[in-house]
Amino acid sequence: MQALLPPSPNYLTKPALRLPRVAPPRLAVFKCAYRSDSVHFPNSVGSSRADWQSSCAILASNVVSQQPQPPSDKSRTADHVGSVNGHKTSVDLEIVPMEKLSSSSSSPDDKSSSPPPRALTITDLSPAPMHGAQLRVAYQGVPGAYSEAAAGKAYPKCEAIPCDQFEVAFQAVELWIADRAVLPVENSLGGSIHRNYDLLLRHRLHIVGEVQLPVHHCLLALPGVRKEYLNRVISHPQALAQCELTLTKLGLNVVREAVDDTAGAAEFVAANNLRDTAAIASARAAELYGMEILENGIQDDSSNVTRFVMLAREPIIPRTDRPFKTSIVFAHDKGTSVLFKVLSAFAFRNISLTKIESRPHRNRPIRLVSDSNEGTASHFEYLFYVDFEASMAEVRAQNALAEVQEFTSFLRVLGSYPIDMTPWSPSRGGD
Ligand SMILES: O=C(O)C(=O)C[C@]1(C(=O)O)C=C[C@@H](O)C=C1
Repeated sequence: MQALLPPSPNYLTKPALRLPRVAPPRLAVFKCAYRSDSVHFPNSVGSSRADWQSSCAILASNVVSQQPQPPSDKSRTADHVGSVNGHKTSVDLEIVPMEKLSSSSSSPDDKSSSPPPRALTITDLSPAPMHGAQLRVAYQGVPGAYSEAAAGKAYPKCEAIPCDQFEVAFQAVELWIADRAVLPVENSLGGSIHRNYDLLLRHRLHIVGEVQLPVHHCLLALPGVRKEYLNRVISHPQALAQCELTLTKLGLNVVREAVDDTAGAAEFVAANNLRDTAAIASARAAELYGMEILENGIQDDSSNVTRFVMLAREPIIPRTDRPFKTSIVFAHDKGTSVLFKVLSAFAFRNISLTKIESRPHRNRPIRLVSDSNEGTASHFEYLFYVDFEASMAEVRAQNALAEVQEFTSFLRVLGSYPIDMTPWSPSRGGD
């Protein structure tokens, strides 16, 4: 679904931003991890960070040739046209100095009346990072977005840094502007956030943790607006999907439009004084942007949970003293035919899988199969993302991956990290 927004103020109609040629700093650890031509899979991972980095980050024997390359400037431009809160970004958006970002952006729990920080855009990625005591955590969206709440859950005292695109959050960490990124990967009602799966592969960050956040949606409108006045509801596509049945039950058979984040939708309605438009967003967004809550808890199921992953420049050392999960991505020259063999490596070791996702293999999306009698058929090629419940410090996980490696042409460990075990109850108001 594309954003179809109303007549825009001037700053929204300027040319879309081109991504600058920013090369992330080449860290020694990355070179070491990705250059290994053959894999020496250890029987056990040593306790040092170096051991872990070199043995776990990449397991493929032909990684260098198989790795999807960073896109050219041209393709990046097509792929990542910038937008702020669902609007196209303009090239001359003012650059916010980091000092300003640091002082105005606060912990997600801080509800003080100071204006919320503007979302970091791609043009903000050039300033040198400020190094403070607080952990700086990049998230996509503007203050009041669920991703900001997830950043606060993952790192309670962090400085949350809003970014206008997922891509910017990845780059913020790569360029040392942020220490971590917290990004949604799947929702219990809406399913996977595919963009982030693709970006996980394209970038070299490591998954170092996960948080599950109960998501409680509200229908927000300007003060005094009643449901009968509405002819449009805007929000993040995931939020629209999570509330579809409830909107219909409420008699809101009005146009739905997708924007970049939920809080950005609320901000947009408020900034443009749209009295015929409602936003689906959090109660905190209502508070921040002066909106009224017309309906509380409009998600189609009260157990509406989004899973976020935390990303860092370096992996954490996997442990066995608490439940860990490991995320991998792999591909095979023979496509889906080997999937059963690959997955049996986990089944035989009693390792549970918690998630399987497939995405188009963008470097080689189609395989032609020639047969002189039947003609030429084409198969789509996929990358498979699998999460399994074991730590890379466990021998059974190492053996499973050694076996997986035999069946795959490309294999990368995205991270081995503690499972979010925090108990949660169906969503409450005010989340
Ligand atoms: O728009 C937001 O508030 C977000 O944080 C993004 C996002 C998502 O991408 O799924 C996060 C949680 C909810 O599932 C809805 C939207």
